[in-house]
Amino acid sequence: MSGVPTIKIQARDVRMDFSIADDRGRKQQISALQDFNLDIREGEFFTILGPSGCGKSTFLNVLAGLARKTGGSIDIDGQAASGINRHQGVVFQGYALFPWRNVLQNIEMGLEIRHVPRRERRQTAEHFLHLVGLDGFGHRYPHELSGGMRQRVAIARALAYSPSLLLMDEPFAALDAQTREILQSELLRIWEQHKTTIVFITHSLDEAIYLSDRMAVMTHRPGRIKSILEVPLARPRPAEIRHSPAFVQLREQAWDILRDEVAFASGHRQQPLAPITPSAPDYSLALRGFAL
Ligand SMILES: Nc1ncnc2c1ncn2[C@@H]1O[C@H](COP(=O)(O)OP(=O)(O)OP(=O)(O)O)[C@@H](O)[C@H]1O
Repeated sequence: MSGVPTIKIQARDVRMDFSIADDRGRKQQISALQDFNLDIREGEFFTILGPSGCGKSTFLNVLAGLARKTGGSIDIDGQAASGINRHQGVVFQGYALFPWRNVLQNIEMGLEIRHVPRRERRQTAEHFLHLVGLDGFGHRYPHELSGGMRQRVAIARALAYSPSLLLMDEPFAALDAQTREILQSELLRIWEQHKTTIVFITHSLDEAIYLSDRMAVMTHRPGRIKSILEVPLARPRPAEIRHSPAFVQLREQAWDILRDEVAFASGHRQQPLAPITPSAPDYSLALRGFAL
């Protein structure tokens, strides 16, 4: 066979409208996604960037089967996606661990639902506990863990039942910078072993570049794909790659595509935007919450 990549996810003309009530209680339609077209390849690490409120989570929720789209089609592995798919794992920003279950029991959740026998469940959970660097913490409860540890558990839980597709919605957003970098490296290390297809949402250009094979930039709402950038950085990627000229150039390129969308979404369009200067990543005014 030639080197043509297999398409894992194909989204065509996806539309998502929401009905909301305005200040006076009158019904209004808002369009979150329109003309949304995207192909994601089997085994790739694919990141979606876009201004706040442009529809990133909406797309991920539709993909996860957690929300029903208004129009268009989404195929996963060549089949129309409908409802919650047992072959995919989802990791959200807020960890979503069960507080009454210890770490191992949390990781075993998906396997229990699949009726995997107890012994095998425990072995798999311990394997992933080890992979995310939490040996010895299996009998702790979520409230006894730091935010970074809880997020590791959430990742282990999602990976434990070998999803062929992992959907991650800003999974590291709530973490401090160091923990975030460590978990990014660990996620890459695990992904390089398992080669699950990952669709990852982030507000951080650096995170997107460091992790991805390709990254998509969305327009402001109603969101659609504005541009897709290849990230041709060699793997495995050491942490210092973030300072390489190729990395910095990619960041500038992505920011050039993103900045108008962020400015529009933030209502800052008429104001001058801060220039790209990698040594002084202080675009907070124009970015409104965008982390670089
Ligand atoms: N259940 C819902 N009901 C009504 N409106 C919704 C619903 N979910 C999302 N929206 C609206 O759809 C738009 C897209 O929201 P979404 O959460 O997908 O954006 P996002 O790009 O993920 O934003 P952020 O980066 O801030 O997380 C927003 O205007 C949001 O208010």
